[in-house]
Amino acid sequence: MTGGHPGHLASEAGRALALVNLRDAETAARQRLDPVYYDYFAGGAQDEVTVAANEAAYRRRSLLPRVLRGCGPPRLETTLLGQATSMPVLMAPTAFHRLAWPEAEVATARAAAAADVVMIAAMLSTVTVEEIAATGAALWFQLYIQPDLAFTESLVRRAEAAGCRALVVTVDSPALGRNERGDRNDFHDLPPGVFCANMGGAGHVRQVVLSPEISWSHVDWLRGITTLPILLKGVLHPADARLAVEHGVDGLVVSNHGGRQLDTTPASLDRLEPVAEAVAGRVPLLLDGGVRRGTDVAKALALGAAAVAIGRPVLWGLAIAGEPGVRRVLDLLRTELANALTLLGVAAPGDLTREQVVS
Ligand SMILES: Cc1cc2nc3c(=O)[nH]c(=O)nc-3n(C[C@H](O)[C@H](O)[C@H](O)COP(=O)(O)O)c2cc1C
Ligand SMILES: O=C(O)C(=O)c1ccccc1
Repeated sequence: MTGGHPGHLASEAGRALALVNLRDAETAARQRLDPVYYDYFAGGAQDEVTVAANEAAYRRRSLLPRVLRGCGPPRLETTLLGQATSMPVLMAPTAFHRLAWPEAEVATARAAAAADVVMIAAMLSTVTVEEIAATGAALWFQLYIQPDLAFTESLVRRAEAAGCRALVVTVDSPALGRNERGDRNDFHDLPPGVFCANMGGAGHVRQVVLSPEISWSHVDWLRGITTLPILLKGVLHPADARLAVEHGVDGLVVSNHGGRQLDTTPASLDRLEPVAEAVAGRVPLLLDGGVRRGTDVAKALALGAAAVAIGRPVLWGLAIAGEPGVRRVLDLLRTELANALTLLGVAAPGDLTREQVVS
């Protein structure tokens, strides 16, 4: 595997501005990325049935507009767990941004700050959470609870001190999903100079542990050591959603990890309504997986999500042009969402109603 990075410079940022939609961003990123890293970003578990299902679920649903409502231009601003954001779209946590761009998560965070959206910073970032926070971006911190609770607590304290405003605990990863593209490419180690910056300590970088021992008792422990809002990411079963509320969780991310963990799980969009019914409005729901269009965002919101998150599209923007590339991706989605809401006859995301999505 080569650790080199194709030289994309200012002129390429200009070319990125000609991108018309998020699909174009993937195509452009694919042309620029080392194929091994492209496969790491794009890939999913095993047959990638769930990767495909996530996007297909949006195509299966139809939108039903209302007419003559005189709404004027839609306002996209949203508040989530006390956090103001310019639109109901967050950046999902994704590991290893340095594989896409030398400035890594710092470039991503600058784009988040410029666009006024929340970045969910991955625990497995390639620059430290403190460096990410120094950009001024509004951050939530994604955590894999480590069996070493003292170490986990030290990460929580760092996230708090850096100004992260929520913890997003990933609960769909008691083991790593089986990515066969990675196996075929023999991609099992990060190249020299790329490492999990938050996992460093006295001269060594600790391996992340995705442990099948993690249980609700760990959520209770975390609830007891921090006052930050806690979201669980990767909930698909209504019974787990109910348990989460009972355990004092503040929000859920309905997610199958972009199809990268258990293959043949349902499309995340198809799990939104059962989970919404279980939580009955007690906590806000986020949704990720396969969101590629403003119309996708509208469908998720109409079916009960307070907001969505995007994973791969951010990486595509980053791989194309660093910060301006990510800004471009966010601008495209914002423009599409505003257009979709206008055409749907609603004044704001919260005005979408269930019956505006039909099968
Ligand atoms: C390259 C890559 C790395 C990821 N790393 C993490 C991670 O470290 N922690 C996590 O909770 N989710 C991780 N995810 C999952 C995303 O947070 C999110 O659930 C998923 O990407 C959403 O689907 P989408 O890419 O179709 O938008 C990763 C996803 C990708 C594509
Ligand atoms: O690639 C991923 O989706 C992910 O979440 C992860 C988990 C452990 C190590 C590296 C990435």
